[in-house]
Amino acid sequence: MICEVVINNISRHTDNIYHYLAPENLNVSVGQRVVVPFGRGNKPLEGYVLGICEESEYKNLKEILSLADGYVYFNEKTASLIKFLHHRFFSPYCDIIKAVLPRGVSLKMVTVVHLSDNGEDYIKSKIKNSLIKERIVETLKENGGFCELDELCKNVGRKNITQTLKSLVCDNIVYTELKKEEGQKDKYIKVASLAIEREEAYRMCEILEKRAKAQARVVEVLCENESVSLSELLDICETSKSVVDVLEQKGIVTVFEIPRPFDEEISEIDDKKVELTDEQKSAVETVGKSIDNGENKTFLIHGVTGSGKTEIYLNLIERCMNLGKQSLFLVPEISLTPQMVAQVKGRFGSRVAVIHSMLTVRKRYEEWKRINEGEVSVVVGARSAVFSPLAKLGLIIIDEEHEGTYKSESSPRYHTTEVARFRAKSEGAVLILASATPSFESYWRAENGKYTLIELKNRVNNRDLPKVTTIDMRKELENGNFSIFSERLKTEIANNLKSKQQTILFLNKRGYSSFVSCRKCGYVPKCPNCDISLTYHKNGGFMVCHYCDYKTEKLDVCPNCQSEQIRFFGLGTQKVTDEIAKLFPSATYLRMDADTTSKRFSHEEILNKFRDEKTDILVGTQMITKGLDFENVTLVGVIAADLSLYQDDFRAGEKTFSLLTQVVGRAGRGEKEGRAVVQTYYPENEIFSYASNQDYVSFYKNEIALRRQMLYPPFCEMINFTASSDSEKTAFDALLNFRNALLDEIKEKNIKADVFGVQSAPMHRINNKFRSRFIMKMNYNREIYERIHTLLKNFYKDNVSIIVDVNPVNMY
Ligand SMILES: Nc1ncnc2c1ncn2[C@@H]1O[C@H](COP(=O)(O)OP(=O)(O)OP(=O)(O)O)[C@@H](O)[C@H]1O
Ligand SMILES: [Zn+2]
Ligand SMILES: [Zn+2]
Repeated sequence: MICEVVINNISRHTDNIYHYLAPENLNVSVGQRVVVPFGRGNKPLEGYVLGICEESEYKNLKEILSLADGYVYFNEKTASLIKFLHHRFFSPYCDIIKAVLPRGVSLKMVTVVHLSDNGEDYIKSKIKNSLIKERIVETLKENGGFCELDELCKNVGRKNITQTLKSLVCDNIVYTELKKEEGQKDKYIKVASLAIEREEAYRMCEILEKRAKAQARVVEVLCENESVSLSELLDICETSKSVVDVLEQKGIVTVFEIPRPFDEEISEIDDKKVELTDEQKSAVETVGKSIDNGENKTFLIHGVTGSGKTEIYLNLIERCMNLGKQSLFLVPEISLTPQMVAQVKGRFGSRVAVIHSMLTVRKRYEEWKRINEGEVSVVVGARSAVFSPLAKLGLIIIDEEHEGTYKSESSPRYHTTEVARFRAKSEGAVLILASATPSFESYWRAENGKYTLIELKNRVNNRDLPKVTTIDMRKELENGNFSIFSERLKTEIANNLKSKQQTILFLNKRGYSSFVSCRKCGYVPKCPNCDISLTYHKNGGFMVCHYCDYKTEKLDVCPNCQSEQIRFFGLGTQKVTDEIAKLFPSATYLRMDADTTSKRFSHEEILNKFRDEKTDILVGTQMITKGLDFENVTLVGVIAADLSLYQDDFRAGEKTFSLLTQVVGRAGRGEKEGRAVVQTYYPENEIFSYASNQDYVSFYKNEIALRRQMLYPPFCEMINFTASSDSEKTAFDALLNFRNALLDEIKEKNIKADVFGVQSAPMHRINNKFRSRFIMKMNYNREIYERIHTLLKNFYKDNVSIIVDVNPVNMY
């Protein structure tokens, strides 16, 4: 029997499927962890069995040494999922396996060698024939009968004793055992804090803002906080650890470990069963039928905010349960949706497993085992939960499917929806994608009959959607109002305070970056080729397009209105609460943003406080746009709606529309009518009229025409190739060669593709590594994909690494 084995080792060199023979006496199956002799030195390495085959094109196959343990970590369907992920997202096998298996499993394994009962006989025997064998056995005896392999090697003075050990094992003199190294990892968490005075840090922020946005963001968050857990910090700042490393090297930030607190349970709320509305009933029936029949179908539920989507999910999960099937319920982020989780737990109790990032490694492992062994019926979790080993999967739900968090930004760089589609297909499950503002990719598929569209046009109990007023902030300025609140918003807040209703103020911070805009007329310079906002580079004094590398002089005067008020725009939640305190001294308010939610479960605490209805105003960033359901909230104010419109990203419009719709949708969910005030410097942008009518479909139709014309997804796929190296030239040249090789293949195969030029990446230098990148637009093509795989292996050099990102959400 021949086994396909992948090595659990992070290197493009070993990122292959290797063939090994399974010895007769070993009961090897797919999903098991094995130890194999590797390379010329036959170094024992750990790997996983991905498949079994009858024949191999290779000769002289080596034999698997042993099973690491008897456990079957995944089944054949998961094995094919792993192969798919490797091919589709260019991720190394070991990264994929890390994502598929819980973190606890991949703790390093150590081999322990034990002296067996026959060992004593060997020592006494006169037929000692090998000096090494003798030394091995003596060392073991001196050590009390066992020794770790590394230690043993040291003691006998040899680098590699595998062959000798093998013969000793065969003679039954010693036996080996793999043991998990007791990692410190799961007992401690890393936290970051400022290493300098806060005043100084604020100053640093301003300097960094110009050149190192990501660093600036990290410092900003730390300014308002004593300490933040590293993982959360990276999450909030949407950045990578290397950014924090740089700050640490510069002496601005320190990172240290603290004991990890115990696993806390997310609370549950009492289950209230409700009578379904007609729209809900019909949705449950339509999807339910497919579940009953075990059809592999994908539904896109496009339901306005407050249409009661959660109740539909709960009903369908229950339907699955009654059929003995399991469900997977994915949400953008567990900590931001405590209400949703509490509801699922309230209804299904101990049959639910909740996977979230705050679980300790050990707890995660336990939950994973509970799932793997078929003890739960529903798994609720964020992105990574899509890999949960449910053997009888009947339903996958992706709530708020438009959210960017469903795309993994680190290796493996998968998109959750694609993984879910693959699983649903191979396991015969129904897939539900749902949102009030579906991603254009999904809606387009629905339009083209690939997904079945289900529309929920009404709010529960036929409540109205909020009435939206768009305010032109340029006029406010002209009329002498320099406050960040328009007169209208001030009045509305005052009204709400009087009538004891609650208000949510939303500050759009996502695009808080380096786009240039005219404060007088709202003009934003764009790339003539790509229709993308240009990014300002302070040091060169020019503006650049991050897609095609179009460059132009920086602006001093607005070409539209000749004003000189061309500038960046930045605003913090702190400023908003200061303004509230000034204008409405008696109002109570809460702030929910990166700064106030760095503690575990502080999201939940803040939301609970707000829910108690003792607080008048909740001020927050993107965190408050999702899924919140408070019946006494009747007013939503959007402070600066423009900010995300001008990201250097072709999805900027789509993202802004969805943010606005979602946040406006927080108002008027109870008995009382809701209203929203949206402030902008550029109300002429069509997006505001679509958003104020909450007219998703018209907005979609308009944008999709543009996408078709400019050739953006869903009309092509975008692939981002980034090379990084200590030397700028090395990275650049390597990528140039890579691109040329790729171009040759594209020409030869006569494939339609747009391959842009190599340029320096938007985040040009991370942790002293220089980054170059190029973008390709192309539809999926197996041959080209395989070519890219080969190129990646050929181009693998120690001083350059090339990363491929398929359909990235952020184009760093
Ligand atoms: N059939 C029903 N009868 C009465 N109330 C309901 C019904 N279905 C849902 N609700 C309530 O309506 C409110 C809105 O539901 P839910 O939060 O599921 O909306 P949603 O569609 O997920 O909205 P959003 O997209 O804004 O998150 C909740 O408070 C829920 O308890
Ligand atoms: Zn202007
Ligand atoms: Zn361009």
